[in-house]
Amino acid sequence: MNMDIAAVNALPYEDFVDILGNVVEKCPIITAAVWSGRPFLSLAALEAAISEFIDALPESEGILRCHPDLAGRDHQSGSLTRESHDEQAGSGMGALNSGEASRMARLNQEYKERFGFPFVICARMHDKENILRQLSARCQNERAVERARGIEEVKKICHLRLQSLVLTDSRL
Ligand SMILES: NC(=O)N[C@H]1NC(=O)NC1=O
Repeated sequence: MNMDIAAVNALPYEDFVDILGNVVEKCPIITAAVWSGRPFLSLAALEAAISEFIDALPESEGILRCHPDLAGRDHQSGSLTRESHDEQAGSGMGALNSGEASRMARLNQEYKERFGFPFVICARMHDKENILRQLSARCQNERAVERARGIEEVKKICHLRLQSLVLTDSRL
């Protein structure tokens, strides 16, 4: 599926949410909310509408909690969303040796106990060594810093998911 922004703007509500509903993991309500802002002049304008909606939420940790752990339970049971599956596979989450896998599980748990929400990172921008390093370092941050950092990562994931669905047109 690869459309231009005009095709996106022409989508009826149901199709818009079916196609773009997972650009923020398991949060189709965000896609549903921005539909009324059509027509979008560009992919960047659609992305900005999503970003503004997220920033206006009174509570953003719920979005972080919708994300599966990297190499976590959903990864093992095969119940990831297609997008998350592809991202995790691309960053080597399926190729952890047993030492890396137990370190990832331990640090994910530690992170969640400390902050009350899961560690989120744009997996497509990192390899497994880098992800483990960042996870370990980010466990030391303040809660408010991590909340903001997690949301920044959600927006990077959203950017790449949108790009894979919508053709960017240099004339727009
Ligand atoms: N926990 C976490 O970061 N999950 C994710 N990151 C990513 O790129 N895709 C995900 O599902």
